[in-house]
Amino acid sequence: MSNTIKLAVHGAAGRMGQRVVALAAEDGENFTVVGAIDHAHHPKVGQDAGTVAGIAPVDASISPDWPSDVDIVIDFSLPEAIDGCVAHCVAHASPLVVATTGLSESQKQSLANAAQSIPIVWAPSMSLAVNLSMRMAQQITSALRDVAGGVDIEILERHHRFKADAPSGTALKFGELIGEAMDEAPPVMHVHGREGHTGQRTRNEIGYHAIRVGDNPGEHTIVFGMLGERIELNVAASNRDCYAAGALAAAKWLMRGQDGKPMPAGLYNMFDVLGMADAAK
Ligand SMILES: NC(=O)C1=CN([C@@H]2O[C@H](COP(=O)(O)OP(=O)(O)OC[C@H]3O[C@@H](n4cnc5c(N)ncnc54)[C@H](OP(=O)(O)O)[C@@H]3O)[C@@H](O)[C@H]2O)C=CC1
Ligand SMILES: O=C(O)C1=N[C@H](C(=O)O)C[C@H](O)C1
Repeated sequence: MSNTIKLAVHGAAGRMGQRVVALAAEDGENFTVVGAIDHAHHPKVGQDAGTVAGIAPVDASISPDWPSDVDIVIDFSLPEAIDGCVAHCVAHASPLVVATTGLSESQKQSLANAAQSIPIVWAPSMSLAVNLSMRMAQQITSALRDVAGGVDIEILERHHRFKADAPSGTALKFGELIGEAMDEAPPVMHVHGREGHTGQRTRNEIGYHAIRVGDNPGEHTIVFGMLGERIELNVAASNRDCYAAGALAAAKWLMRGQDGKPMPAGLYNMFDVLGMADAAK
């Protein structure tokens, strides 16, 4: 316990919060779960977070109250819950990992403001495979920029039926990065689904399609369609542990950096955590 990172999980009773609690407890060398925050009316309030996550008790109950002695916070909650979490972290100088998607523009600005005083990792996907695929998508886009006949890029995302936001934060990030690599004039248009008499597809659009099916923990397919052939870049989670493990890696990185020293205040992403910030685009 003495050398472990004291972790509070925000949204601890949710699908992702439970997996973060479970993986943190398994990795007892690095983490101790000291806080498991959820809203006051959650039916699991008062129950041990480990029990809720399907593992042995971790000696931290699901609670709306923040414990006093916390090293770092990992958030997997909802956009409506994030403001309170960020305010708490700023007030208590706690480093923060934000994984919640569907944030408004003003919430993104609040994160940037908060990052002036605390270190924050914020990313729509904590998965190694997804972040690597984002870099690959940028490279493919650049390589095909001048292909004869042009290339049409569409982003398909599939998630479980319970997901509250669409398209996924990850799909939007893929689109943002691909848009930068397209470097189009006129500027890239982001087209969400198609219906009716849409007319021919233009060269400077990126299409997004959100599929909601069963218990899919997250899958993204980037289609690069040319005249005569196509590339499909597919990245799919088998379960939620890729995201939970990524969030814990981000927390460890904020606390210990590359050289054992805590990271200074700033807004970081998973490319920073994974050492891919300068990867060729
Ligand atoms: N960046 C990444 O790698 C990933 C990001 N995500 C994102 O993480 C978020 C959570 O996903 P998921 O775990 O599936 O969702 P869940 O709905 O299962 O979990 C969210 C939890 O937060 C709780 N909550 C609601 N309001 C508050 C509040 N005011 N304070 C504290 N907790 C609150 C919810 O309670 P209740 O159920 O009662 O609403 C629930 O327990 C989503 O935005 C999702 O898109 C998901 C996976 C990976
Ligand atoms: O809600 C989810 O489940 C997921 N949300 C994230 C997103 O919106 O990109 C990441 C992952 O795909 C799972």
